[in-house]
Amino acid sequence: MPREAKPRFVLLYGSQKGQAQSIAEGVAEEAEERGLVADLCCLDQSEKYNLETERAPVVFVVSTTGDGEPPDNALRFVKSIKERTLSPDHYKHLLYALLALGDTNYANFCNCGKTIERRLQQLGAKQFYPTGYADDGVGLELVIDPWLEGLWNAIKDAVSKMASDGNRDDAAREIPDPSLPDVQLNLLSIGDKQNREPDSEYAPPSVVSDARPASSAVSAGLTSRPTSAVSTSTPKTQARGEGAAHVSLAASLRSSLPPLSESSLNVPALPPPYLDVTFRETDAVEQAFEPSSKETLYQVPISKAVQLSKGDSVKTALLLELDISGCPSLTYQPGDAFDVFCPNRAEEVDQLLHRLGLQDQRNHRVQITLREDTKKKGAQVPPHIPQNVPLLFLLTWCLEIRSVPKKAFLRALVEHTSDSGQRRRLQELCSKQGASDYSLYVREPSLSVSELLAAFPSCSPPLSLLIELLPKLQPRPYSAASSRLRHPEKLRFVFSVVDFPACSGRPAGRRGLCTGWLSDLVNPGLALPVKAESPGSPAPPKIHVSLRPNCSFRLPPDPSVPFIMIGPGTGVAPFIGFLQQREEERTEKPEAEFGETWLFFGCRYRDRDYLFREELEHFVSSGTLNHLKVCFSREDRKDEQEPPSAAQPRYVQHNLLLCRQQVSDILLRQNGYIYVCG
Ligand SMILES: Cc1cc2nc3c(=O)[nH]c(=O)nc-3n(C[C@H](O)[C@H](O)[C@H](O)COP(=O)(O)O)c2cc1C
Repeated sequence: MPREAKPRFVLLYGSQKGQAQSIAEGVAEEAEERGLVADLCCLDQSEKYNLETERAPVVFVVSTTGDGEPPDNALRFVKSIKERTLSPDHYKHLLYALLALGDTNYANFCNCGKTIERRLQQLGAKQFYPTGYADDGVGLELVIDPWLEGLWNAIKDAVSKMASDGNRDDAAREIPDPSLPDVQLNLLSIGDKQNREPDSEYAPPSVVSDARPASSAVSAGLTSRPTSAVSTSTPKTQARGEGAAHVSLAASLRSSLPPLSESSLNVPALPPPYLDVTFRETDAVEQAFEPSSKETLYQVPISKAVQLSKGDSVKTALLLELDISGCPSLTYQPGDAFDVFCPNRAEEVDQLLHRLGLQDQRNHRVQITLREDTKKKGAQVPPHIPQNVPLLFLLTWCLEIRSVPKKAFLRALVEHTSDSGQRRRLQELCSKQGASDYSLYVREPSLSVSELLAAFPSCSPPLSLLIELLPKLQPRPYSAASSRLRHPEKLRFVFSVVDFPACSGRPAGRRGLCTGWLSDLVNPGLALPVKAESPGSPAPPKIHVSLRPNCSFRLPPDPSVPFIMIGPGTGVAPFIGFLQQREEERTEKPEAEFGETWLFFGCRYRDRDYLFREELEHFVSSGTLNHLKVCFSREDRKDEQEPPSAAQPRYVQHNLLLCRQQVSDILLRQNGYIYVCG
């Protein structure tokens, strides 16, 4: 290697919601400061990298989504390396390191990272640095920070080994290099542990490089590594001190029972604070602030709203129609989705302002800077937080205040809680020992940050902590339920209003953020259809949307190919778009050959939530839909004692079983398509 050439490595990411991407971008940036060159690409940009011939070390940063699946932009890569025809030495020349992001609250922890790693190894690639398995359930940084610390030397080592040593296999076998920092050995144990216990809740990484037994919770907590856990042992008397008011016979969000209430706790490391927030009063005339996005945003009026469900024993399903005539570039296809940008509820923002003691600063501009004394590595102001916007806007449009508090957040709240009983309970909820209480009282009921704060009145976190630890308020995606061929300049979608029932910590039930907001906007059944033009009538409500094209969910390009659609409940939405499109195409080209179409649809009751009944029956009578198989899961059946089966279909799978021969014929013999939504 010429002396002046900077060592180069390839940096590939697969990311669903942007965390893996922004971590990879951070790695690329820091690489430069470390005298390295990173070739950063998304796994989907296969034209930009070539692992078949790559002679530089490769670093992967990949998250997991769905039920253990790769992110959309890693799907093709994962499929390609799973190809059975690849020989066991296909990647013999490759040296790789991998950072897997996941969440132990999901069953298949870091499954995408593990799948990639397994296949790379089966194909002969060698690891040059131990894999990090970062857990979003407790705070990704607990693993990422130490992982990054050791990465740079490992890359430099790998580069020089590859350059100087023709025999890369031997070089790879020598690692991990014992001269590398201690942290790498610790990371090995994190990986090993996670591999063995994918479902385990946060456990402080056991230390293999020192003599302490890994099973000892207390000793593991006393290591000096940045990821170490703090062991807090609260004597019974203290637990029952100021917190006694909360102790009841039943456990709840606010109180626990023995053995948890009496046990020593392993709690995650305190996330280091890294932001300073200041306020600036402003007399300037307020400009209107609007949500922002990397994608093109459209502000569109709601032109129609229809309640599709009837009666109150089912979820309320609504159809909304957007007038997109003012947005010529919003050219969606059936199968595409789009994002709806919704604000946090005004009452909840207000409550939070009061809780933070900031009601008088609601219109002040917020300025955010990095703390000079922060111990957080690579700290940066979160990219989703705009500078210099009014506090009210920040809490309304930028932070997910309904998000389920992560364990790292609970841990941080402990430091801002004055009542010792409440402190203890927060420690329990984020501890390894309190994992099942966390699931029961926080994660499963989807408790929100505001609800948590209401349950712990002595907790007063600073605004900076919320900005550091709460995620970005995400837009909500919905599938288009229309075709532009049928409804030019309109975009329809369907949703059920989500309900979160009352629970410990939530005295009254509440509705989903976006579905509740949309349903309030249209006041279903009353203001429908909304007409802007009629004099005196109020202007129709407008919402912000952006398009989410879904190229892998489109009608077959060859219309003669048969296809099967499976869409229970509101999962039927994209198929209404498919069928509208197909019907228009049949009218346009009556002589063309069109393949058979099947729809497996399911709802609870024929008379209450058989969504799109008339439209579906119309598609059948027009010949657009050849087979409509609907089942009703809550209707009385002939013989209630009999378990549901193909003979007595209750769910879509029972009808699929009944039609198994035709279904397999379409898929296997006729190369048909199958679509599932919902
Ligand atoms: C809808 C959804 C599904 C997820 N499924 C899994 C999963 O099955 N296994 C896992 O370990 N993590 C899962 N996660 C957690 C993510 O992998 C984790 O939050 C990661 O940091 C997200 O990174 P990204 O923004 O780059 O996609 C899921 C997250 C979401 C939002």
